[in-house]
Amino acid sequence: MKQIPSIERSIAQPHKLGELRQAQKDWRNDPDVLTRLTRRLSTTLSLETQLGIVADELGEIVPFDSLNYRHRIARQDFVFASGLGGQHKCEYRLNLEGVSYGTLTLYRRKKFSEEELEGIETILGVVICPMRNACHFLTIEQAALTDSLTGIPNKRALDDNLLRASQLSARHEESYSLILCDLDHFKTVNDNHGHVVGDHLLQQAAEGIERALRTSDSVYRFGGEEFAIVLPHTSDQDARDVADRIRKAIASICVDCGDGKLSVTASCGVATHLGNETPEQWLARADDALYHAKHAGRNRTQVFAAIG
Ligand SMILES: Nc1nc2c(ncn2[C@@H]2O[C@H](COP(=O)(O)OP(=O)(O)OP(=O)(O)O)[C@@H](O)[C@H]2O)c(=O)[nH]1
Repeated sequence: MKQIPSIERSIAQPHKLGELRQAQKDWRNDPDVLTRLTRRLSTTLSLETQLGIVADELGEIVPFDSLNYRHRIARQDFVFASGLGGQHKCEYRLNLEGVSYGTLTLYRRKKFSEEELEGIETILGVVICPMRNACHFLTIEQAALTDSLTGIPNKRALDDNLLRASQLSARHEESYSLILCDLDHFKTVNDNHGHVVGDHLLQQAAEGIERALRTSDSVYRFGGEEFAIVLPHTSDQDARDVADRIRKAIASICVDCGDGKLSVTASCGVATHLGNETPEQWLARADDALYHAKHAGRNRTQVFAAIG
């Protein structure tokens, strides 16, 4: 005969259920400050929102003029600031199990008392765990938008920015230009010198492009040996100049690969956003311009408007 396993149900503990009901009532009705704070923090994984909540709850207990938080997350500086001024400060390095989760500083015109400092430390002791989770979430979010080889934003990040740039360009009737930049004959680099040298060259190219841009411009790794650059407030002729500057920067890279020096050239396609064009249509025109640059012999820039 087949043995059917049975599940034994443990007997309900009436007094425990009563305690749970009471705890729920207390939790809902009149939570103490620490319960309310942890509850509010647990509703979000956004570090910015969490810091807003901390500023809000902390300010109720220990008034301050301004709060600053700074942390380096995934190669980027995360900065949060609330309020203004105050010459007295108290600064806390937030550490949990030997890992740093940033520095929080409070400023005030009036000196903080010992009792107030104790209160701030109690609050920070409670917020550190939710903040650690938010820091980890931000790290993961940024990793999903970053190319692991070059450290620059990836195709997913480009998709987000192209959509935003298309909308802004349409709304403000401003020129937004897109450059697609593709290294020439890159397969030969890999074939002749190996993937390690190829990877190094891609890293150098990403750095070279970044150096050739203004801070308002942004560069993305679009595919294998292809980069995309979004240029706000830039006409097609100005974008052509930027593309030529990028090509120059790439051509000046010189990699020592033991058996000689190696350098590469690049081809660029430029397209300036048109009226109600979708990001896909915009990208397709830049790709078309790049195709023409390759077809015309490589190591050159082609602007879409000039194709005819
Ligand atoms: N080392 C390295 N190579 C890559 C990476 N991604 C793509 N590639 C290589 O890039 C090369 C691209 O080759 P193709 O598409 O034929 O283009 P190409 O040789 O550059 O020729 P043109 O673009 O026509 O000038 C392939 O050999 C890919 O393997 C990468 O992350 N690292």
